[in-house]
Amino acid sequence: MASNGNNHVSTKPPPEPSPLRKAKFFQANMRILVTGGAGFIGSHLVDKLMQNEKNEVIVVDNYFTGSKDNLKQWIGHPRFELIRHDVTEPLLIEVDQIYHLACPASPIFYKYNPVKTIKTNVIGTLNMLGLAKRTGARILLTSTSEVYGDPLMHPQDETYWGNVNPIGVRSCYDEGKRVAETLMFDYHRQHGIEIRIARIFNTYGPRMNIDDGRVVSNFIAQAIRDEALTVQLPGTQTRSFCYVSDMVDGLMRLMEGDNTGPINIGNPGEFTMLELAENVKELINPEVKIITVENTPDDPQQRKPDITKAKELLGWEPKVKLRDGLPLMEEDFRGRLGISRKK
Ligand SMILES: NC(=O)c1ccc[n+]([C@@H]2O[C@H](COP(=O)([O-])OP(=O)(O)OC[C@H]3O[C@@H](n4cnc5c(N)ncnc54)[C@H](O)[C@@H]3O)[C@@H](O)[C@H]2O)c1
Ligand SMILES: O=C(O)[C@H]1O[C@H](OP(=O)(O)OP(=O)(O)OC[C@H]2O[C@@H](n3ccc(=O)[nH]c3=O)[C@H](O)[C@@H]2O)[C@H](O)[C@@H](O)[C@@H]1O
Repeated sequence: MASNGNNHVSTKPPPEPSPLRKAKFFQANMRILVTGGAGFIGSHLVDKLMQNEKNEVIVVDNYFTGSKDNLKQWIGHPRFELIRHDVTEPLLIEVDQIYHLACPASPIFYKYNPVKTIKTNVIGTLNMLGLAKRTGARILLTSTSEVYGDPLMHPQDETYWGNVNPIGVRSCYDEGKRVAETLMFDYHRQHGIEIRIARIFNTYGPRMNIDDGRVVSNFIAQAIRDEALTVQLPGTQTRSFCYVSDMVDGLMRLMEGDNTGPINIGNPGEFTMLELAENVKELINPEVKIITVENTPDDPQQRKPDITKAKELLGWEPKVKLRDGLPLMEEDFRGRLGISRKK
């Protein structure tokens, strides 16, 4: 008998293949793409999608306002993939569903490079619709209450066509999202693509960029840092704030349901910016000052979603009240800022 001169017989079992190798043979029920998944809402959506063991989740993001930090719990997971990619460039992958969120959302970021914001909304959405067409995937667009502009109808329901300045400093975002909605419906009518459109109203929660400039993140960071809360004039303008877990629930119901939308997803509790500041002061730092500062052009003066359609068609309504959501966000901001509550 041929021998290699080594008579030692190992009793050790052969090594287990690595989880990554196993993943090669894993048959997902659903491969889901989340564009903008490294951002605030996107990363919470990824957390929820990953809870289903039959889902494989792919995130593409260019990290303009998002961060790998938001996804750190999933990096290396066999059912998760993260790709640095700008949606203004075509993407060739195989997917079953697309949640298309990629777009800067805070006014300071979307105004920073308005041409890029339009390209992201128009060319980015075209590219994702092209991907949906080639793969037969269902695609959901996160549109915005800003398609109603400075609304003359209150509260806003989905039949309202809006009051948008087409040449103002916010137009890159507002008009960009309006064209994105148009593209979604044209692909639906012309190519039979399965589309879903969510019109999201102001959403807040943990993982917002600390200095992202939106009002809830500004006020919470200011209250924690003992800085005055900056209410932009007149202070009587209103917004309706939805906690991020409610938002993610609404988006997933819309994706799984039979309705194209557009459907408003937001919390109808309406607050003036002065009332929001007073709530933050009372809950987070009663010593802090509230000051008024200049506003920016075309700021919508009132906003409140009519969510009748979401209730009837999705069986959805928000659960978390503003006064319950703010402390959850405070905890996250304190952790990241390294400032604990005074005794
Ligand atoms: N948060 C809200 O109140 C709100 C309200 C209405 C609509 N929306 C919409 O929801 C989506 C997510 O908003 P968010 O609050 O999580 O914002 P966010 O800025 O935290 O997330 C956006 C993500 O998109 C990425 N991105 C931007 N441009 C990209 C590009 N060209 N290619 C690839 N990735 C790109 C960013 O890096 C970021 O990770 C956006 O489409 C926004 O318009 C948000
Ligand atoms: O919900 C939406 O559809 C849109 O809402 C926001 O846009 P906006 O409501 O202007 O968001 P903020 O920048 O948070 O401003 C809200 C209000 O707070 C005021 N504000 C903002 C910041 C601040 O420090 N103080 C302050 O009073 C603004 O003047 C404005 O009236 C989002 O940032 C958009 O991405 C989103 O699409």
